[in-house]
Amino acid sequence: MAGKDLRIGVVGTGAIGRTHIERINNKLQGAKVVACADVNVDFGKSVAEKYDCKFYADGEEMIASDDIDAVIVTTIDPYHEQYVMAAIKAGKYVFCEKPLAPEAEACKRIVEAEVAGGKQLVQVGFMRRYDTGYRQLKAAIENRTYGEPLMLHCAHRNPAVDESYDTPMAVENSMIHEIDVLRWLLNEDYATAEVVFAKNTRRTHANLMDPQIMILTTKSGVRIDVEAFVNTGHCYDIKCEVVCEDAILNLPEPSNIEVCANATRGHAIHSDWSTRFVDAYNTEIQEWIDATKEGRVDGPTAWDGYVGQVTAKAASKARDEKKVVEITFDEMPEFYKK
Ligand SMILES: NC(=O)C1=CN([C@@H]2O[C@H](COP(=O)(O)OP(=O)(O)OC[C@H]3O[C@@H](n4cnc5c(N)ncnc54)[C@H](O)[C@@H]3O)[C@@H](O)[C@H]2O)C=CC1
Ligand SMILES: O=C1[C@H](O)[C@H](O)[C@@H](O)[C@H](O)[C@H]1O
Repeated sequence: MAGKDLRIGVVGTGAIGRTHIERINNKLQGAKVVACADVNVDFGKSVAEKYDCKFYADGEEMIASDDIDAVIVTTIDPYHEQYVMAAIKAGKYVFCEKPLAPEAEACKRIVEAEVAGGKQLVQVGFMRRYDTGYRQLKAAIENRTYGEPLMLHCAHRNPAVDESYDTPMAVENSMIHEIDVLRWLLNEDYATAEVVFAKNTRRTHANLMDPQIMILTTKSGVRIDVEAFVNTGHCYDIKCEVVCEDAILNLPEPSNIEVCANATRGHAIHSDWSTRFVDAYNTEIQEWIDATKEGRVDGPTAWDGYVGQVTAKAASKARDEKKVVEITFDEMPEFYKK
């Protein structure tokens, strides 16, 4: 497959599905989205027409087609398992947006199916690992340049979420990013989880406590707090401060010009994930295309997706039972050991 374009089928032509189709067909190298599928047939057909690809109302039919080499799953969370399993059954590489599945048990079923098939095929869309700022933090921590990491103070802020976004999603859909990237940064697993609430913002709705604070500890004792505030009303703001023995390390802010006008001085900040991490998404998908064409999975695996969701479930249990919860999961299968 090295010289030919990777023929990709995308299931889910919503917000991020369209950004991935756009970047693959108009920016990145070595692949083309040749088909897409969505249960919203009319809208899906309009996306297929815009990007000159074939439309399927049935995503599994598309995945099984001989015209597709690899799959991208960008449906809403509850349907990830269905399409990832279909790709594994078809023996095709599959990039599944985070989370791998909302339930840890579903993630485990995917892991078991992949191991049974004997070949790693699944990558999960934890794109912060591809952000240059997080990669700088990882290098500084890995080298112990500034001593041992002791504490992390993080924030995950959205401008707004819709009524379908409920209290568990703050952990299981949003802070799953921190759960994965901080485990990757520190290169160790978690030991305990806790979730507490702040004073509710007036901007939230009946089914969402907002803000929330998730507190994790790692097996070596690093203590992490992550604020999720998903109705800030204006900004998409991601913070990560690493307190080391000899220095404080901060995730760099994306650079924008400083504007001095109307007796004020300042610079624009992001209001959406698609712009804040655009370079990370491009790097993530390009590296996935390149690795897939060479028959490898280099990025976050189904096992990373499983560990992330077990941790998220423990945090949700801690929130609901108002206590600190121990985090336990199975031993990593040899299949996933690099
Ligand atoms: N990596 C990241 O930073 C981000 C990841 N995501 C993830 O991407 C996924 C999609 O999120 P959005 O694009 O924001 O959602 P969205 O709601 O904009 O799009 C989801 C699409 O899936 C379609 N769909 C729903 N059920 C389906 C089914 N059974 N079969 C086929 N299509 C189906 C819907 O019709 C819709 O077009 C989610 O899992 C989300 O967690 C979303 C935003 C950012
Ligand atoms: O993955 C994403 C986005 O990247 C945002 O950071 C989250 O807040 C959102 O809930 C989720 O879909």
